[in-house]
Amino acid sequence: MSDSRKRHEALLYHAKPKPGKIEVVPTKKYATQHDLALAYSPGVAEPCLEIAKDRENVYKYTSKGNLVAVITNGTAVLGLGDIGPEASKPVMEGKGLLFKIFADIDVFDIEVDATDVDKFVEIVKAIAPTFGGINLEDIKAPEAFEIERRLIEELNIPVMHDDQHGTAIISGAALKNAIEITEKDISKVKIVVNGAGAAAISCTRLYLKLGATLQNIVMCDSKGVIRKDRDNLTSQKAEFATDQDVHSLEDAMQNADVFIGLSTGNIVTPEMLLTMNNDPIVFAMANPTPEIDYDLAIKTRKDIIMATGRSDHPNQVNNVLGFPFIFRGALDVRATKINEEMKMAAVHALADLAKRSVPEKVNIVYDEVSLSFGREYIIPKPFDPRLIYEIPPAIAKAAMDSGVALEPITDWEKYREELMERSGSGSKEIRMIHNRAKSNLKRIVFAEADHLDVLKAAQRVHEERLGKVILLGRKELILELKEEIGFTADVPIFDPKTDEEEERRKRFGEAYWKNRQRKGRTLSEATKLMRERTYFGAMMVNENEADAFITGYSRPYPSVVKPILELIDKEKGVSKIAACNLMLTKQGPLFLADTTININPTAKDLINTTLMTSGLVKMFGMKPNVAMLSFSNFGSSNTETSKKIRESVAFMHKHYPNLVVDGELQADFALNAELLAKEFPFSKLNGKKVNVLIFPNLESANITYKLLKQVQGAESIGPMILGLSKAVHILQLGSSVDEMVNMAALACVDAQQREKNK
Ligand SMILES: NC(=O)C1=CN([C@@H]2O[C@H](COP(=O)(O)OP(=O)(O)OC[C@H]3O[C@@H](n4cnc5c(N)ncnc54)[C@H](OP(=O)(O)O)[C@@H]3O)[C@@H](O)[C@H]2O)C=CC1
Ligand SMILES: CC(=O)C(=O)O
Ligand SMILES: [Mg+2]
Repeated sequence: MSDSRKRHEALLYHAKPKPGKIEVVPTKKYATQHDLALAYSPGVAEPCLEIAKDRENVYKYTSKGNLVAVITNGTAVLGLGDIGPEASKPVMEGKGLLFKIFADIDVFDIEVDATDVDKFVEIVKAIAPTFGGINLEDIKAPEAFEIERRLIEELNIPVMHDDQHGTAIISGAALKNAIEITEKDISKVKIVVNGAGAAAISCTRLYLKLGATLQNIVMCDSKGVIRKDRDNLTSQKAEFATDQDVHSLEDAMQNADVFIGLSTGNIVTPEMLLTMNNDPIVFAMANPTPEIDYDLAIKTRKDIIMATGRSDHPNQVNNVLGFPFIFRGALDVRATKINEEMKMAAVHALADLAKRSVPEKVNIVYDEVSLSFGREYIIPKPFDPRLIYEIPPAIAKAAMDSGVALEPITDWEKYREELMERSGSGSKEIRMIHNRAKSNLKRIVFAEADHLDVLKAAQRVHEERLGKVILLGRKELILELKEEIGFTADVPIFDPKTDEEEERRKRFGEAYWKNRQRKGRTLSEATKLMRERTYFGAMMVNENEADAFITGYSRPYPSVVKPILELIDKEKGVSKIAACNLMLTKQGPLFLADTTININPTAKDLINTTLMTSGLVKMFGMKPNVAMLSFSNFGSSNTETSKKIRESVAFMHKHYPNLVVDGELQADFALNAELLAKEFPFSKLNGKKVNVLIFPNLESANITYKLLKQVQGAESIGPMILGLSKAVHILQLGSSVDEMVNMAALACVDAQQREKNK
C-alpha cells in the first residue's frame, strides 16, 4: 500500500463512523423508571453515604477499582515530539482501547494543558480519587521523572509512566532473550543507547539490573555522546556519562553488540550497522519511524536480531505488551505502587513465555506457519491469549511478596480462571477439561505426528502438561518437524513400519488375531496390518502401552472408524457406538448427537445415544437436560420419524424417570424456555435449560453442528465417540490445532474416567 493510501486509511479509521475510538457503556440496567431511580436519585444516595462513612467503600460501589487514567500533557508524543495535548488524544484513546481489549480495564484518557511540573502534579493529584491507577504517558524528560516520582510518593494507587517502565520491562525481556540466542554474556556486551529521554534512561537502568555493566554503555542524545566532559547534563543523563574516547554515534557503534534506539526516526545508517560486532542486536524502537528501517537493517546484516516498536514486522518491542497486564495484576491486588519487584517479575514472565510453544491462534492472527523462539521471535506477540493469565499473576504475586498489596489473592487457580473469563479466552468447559487432564496425566498417542499441525497439537499437550505424549509416524520426518517448531522435549516416537517395531507388530498382531480369527483374519494378515498407524496406535491402548489415542486428521472419517471398530471392543451393554459434538455457543454449551455414526437410527439406537450422551455430559460436570428433536411437537405429526422419537421418549420416561428428557420437539421450542412454558407447560423440560439435542438422523445432526460452527462461529469439541471400551477418539479430517488439543485433553479425561470406573 502506498504511503498516501496508508495515511488516508488511518484518518478514515479515526473519523468514521463516529469520531474517535472509545465511548462509555453503562454496566447496569436502565430501561425502566425503577432502574433510573436506582441508578440516580434517590437510589444513588445510598452508596454515596456508605462511601462517605468509609472511603474504602468506593471500591465496592463504583468503577474506581477497574478504572485507569491515561494522562499526558502531550510533550513527547511517540517520537513526534511536543505536539500538545489535543494532538496527543488519538494516542491516549488508543491506549484506552488496548487496556480494554487486552486486560478488560476501563480508561478515561485525560489530556492536560500544563507543562509546568508543579501544576501538572497538582492536577493529577486532584483527580486521582476517580481512579484505581494512573498511567502517565508521553511526557517528556526530564519533567517526566519528577512528575512520576512525586505522584508515586503522594498517592496510594499505582502510578506508572509507561514510556519509562513499560518500555523498560518489554525491551528488558527482549534483550535478555536476544542475548541468550546469541550466546553472549550480558555483563560483557557493549551497548549503545541512542536517546536519553524518559524511555532511554529507565530502560538502561533496568538493563543494569539485568546484569549489564555501566562501563560497557554509551548513551547519546540529540547533541551527541553523553560524555563526562559535557556541561549542563541533567542528573539522569549524568548517570550514564562516559569518559571513553567516543564522540559520535558512528564511533559508539563500532564493535557494539547492542543498539537501543529510543530517540527519533532514520538516524542509524547501514554503514553503522556494518561496524557492529557479530550477531548485532538492534532494537530501533522510535515510533512511528524506527531509527533504521527494518528491511534495510536485515538486508544489511544477515546475522542481526532486529526489533522495532511497530506491529508490521517480527519482534515488536512495544510497551503495548506490558501496560494492560501490569495494571491488571496491580489493580487485582489493590497494589499501592508498581515497584521494582513487580517490574522484574514482569520481565521474567514475558521472557519465559516467549520460549514456550505458541498457540495456533497467534500463528493465524499473524499469518505465520509456526512461530517459535528464535531470532524472529524473541518476545510474545500482543495478541497472545496467554498474556492475560500469565503476566498479571506474576505481578500480583510480586506485589504481595514485596508488601504493597492491600488485597492479596488467596486462590490462584480461581484468579487465573477470572483472568481467562475477562478475556473471553476459551470457554469454561474447555478450561475444565484441560484442568482435569492436568490433574492426572495420561499417556496419549497421536497417530499422525508426522503432520505439522498434529505435531504442534502434541507439543501443546506436552508443554501445557495435559498428557504424556506418544508420537506415531515416520520418525525422520517427525524429528525434522520437531526441530522446525522448536519442540525440543524428548518424547517417545514410534514408527510402526520400521524393523525397530517388529517385536511390537508381532505381539499386537497376535493379540488382534485372537480376537478376529473367526472373522476371516489370518495371523500374517493381522501382523501386516500393524504396520498401519491406526491399527498400531489402537493396539497400544488395547495392550496398555498407552491410555488414550487420537487419529483421523489426515484420513476420511469412515476409513478410520472401520479399523477402530475392528480393534476396540464396545463398552459392556452397548450395541452400537455413536458420536457427540459439544458446541460452545453464545447461549451456552450444547451437546449434539449423533453427529457422525448412525445414518438412520432406530428408536433403540436413539435411546442408547441419549443414555451415552447423558453420561458424557456428566463427565463435563453438568446435568443433562435432553430434547429429542424433530420437525413436530408432541405428536403434532405422525410420520415414522416423529413416531420413533415418541417411542424412545416413552421408553426413557418409564425406565429412566430421573433423566430429564422430552420430545419430540422442534428446535426453537427446545431452546426457548418461554416459548416452551407457554405452549407445553406439561413438558419435563419446563424450567430447565436444554443442553443436549438428540437428532432424528445423522444428516440433521451433522448439518446442524457444521452450521453452528460456520455461521455462529461456535467452537466445537468432537466428534467424541461414545460406547467404546477405550479412550479412542477420531478427529475430523483437517481438524485445527486447537481442536486437536481439546480432543486430546478430552481423550485423557476419558481415560481417567475409565480408570476410576474400573
Ligand atoms: N517502542 C516503544 O515501546 C516505545 C518507544 N518510544 C520511543 O522512544 C522515543 C523517545 O520517547 P521518550 O523517551 O518518551 O521521549 P523524550 O522526549 O523523553 O526523549 C527523547 C530523547 O530522544 C533524544 N533525541 C532526539 N533526537 C535525537 C537524535 N537525533 N539523536 C539522539 N537522540 C535524540 C532526545 O535528546 P535530548 O535529550 O537532547 O533532547 C531525548 O533524550 C520516541 O520515538 C518514542 O516513540 C517511547 C516509549 C515506548
Ligand atoms: C509506544 C509508546 O508509548 C511510544 O512510542 O511513546
Ligand atoms: Mg508513549
